Amino acid sequence: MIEVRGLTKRYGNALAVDDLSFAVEPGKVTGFLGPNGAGKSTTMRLVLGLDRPTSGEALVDGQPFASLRDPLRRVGALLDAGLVHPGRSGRAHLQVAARTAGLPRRRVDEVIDLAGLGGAAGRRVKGYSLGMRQRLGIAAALLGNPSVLIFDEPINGLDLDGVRWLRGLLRQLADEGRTVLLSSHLLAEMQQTADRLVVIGRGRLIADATTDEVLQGMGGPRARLRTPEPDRMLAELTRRGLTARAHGDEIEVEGASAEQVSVVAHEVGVPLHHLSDGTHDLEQAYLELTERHVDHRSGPQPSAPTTPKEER
Ligand SMILES: Nc1ncnc2c1ncn2[C@@H]1O[C@H](COP(=O)(O)OP(=O)(O)OP(=O)(O)O)[C@@H](O)[C@H]1O
Repeated sequence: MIEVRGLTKRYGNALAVDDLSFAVEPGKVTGFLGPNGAGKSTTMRLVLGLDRPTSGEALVDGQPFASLRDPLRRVGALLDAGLVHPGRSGRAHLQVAARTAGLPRRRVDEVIDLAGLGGAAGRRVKGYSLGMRQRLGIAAALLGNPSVLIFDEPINGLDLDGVRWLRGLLRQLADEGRTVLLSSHLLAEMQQTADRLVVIGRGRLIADATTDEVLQGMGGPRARLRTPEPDRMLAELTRRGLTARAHGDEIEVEGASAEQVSVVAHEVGVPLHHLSDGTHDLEQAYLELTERHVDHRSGPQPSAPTTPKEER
């Protein structure tokens, strides 16, 4: 369990984290979202005792990180996958980390397997792709078999296989009852991976709810349908005050559920070939949530979800 209470961090005149309070519960994957400069990394560093708060507190299992006994067995973190001695092999890096933390040697091979490093574990880290470095960082975070895991942008640099693997690993860690917090700007990925979302902007809390609640909170129900009489259906929906648009051979309806749309179709005798409840695009929800909380916006925002970079 991670608890952040009234957490504030000031760097000179800049307020990086501003009276932030939220809790990250065990057994769930919690996504930590926010625009660039929102304060996500600073918050994670404060939770990990790598920086001191100006005021407020960040607790892990009820204690500040600095007071934890055996912290590496309690908390595992991936902050910057670049911070590894380039001349060492992945295995050697993990062996040094295990020895320093007083962890058994066999644990190194276990986390190499868990992180899917395989044969790459014997190669020097300087030859690793960003995706392999991320896997190594995740392996290191898992070394102490901790109950709390904190990953800063773990998806960066992973190829599609890597993203799928990470999604499965995060789910497994949460299902084992661990507390899992990950930051990412890959919103479409969060939509699939996170059970809950903590969204911040300019250091302040914007949303703290289940992923479904964040999505549903943006504009109410939606439905999608296909019909051989699209013009008539569009007219009927619009006449009832609903926003309905054609996308190819599909019609998207805002403000009504699939059930409500089926009643309309039945009333006017329009046949439906497909009808489902629509989901909100997290990208859109996120942009709307954070719109008022961004310091700088550079040019038009992309409307398509960001896709992960290919592993080099
Ligand atoms: N050591 C520091 N000294 C001064 N300012 C800092 C320091 N660390 C962070 N900041 C500032 O605090 C704010 C929050 O930064 P932070 O890196 O926590 O945001 P973030 O949400 O992780 O952003 P990103 O997604 O870009 O990594 C930014 O304005 C940043 O410039």
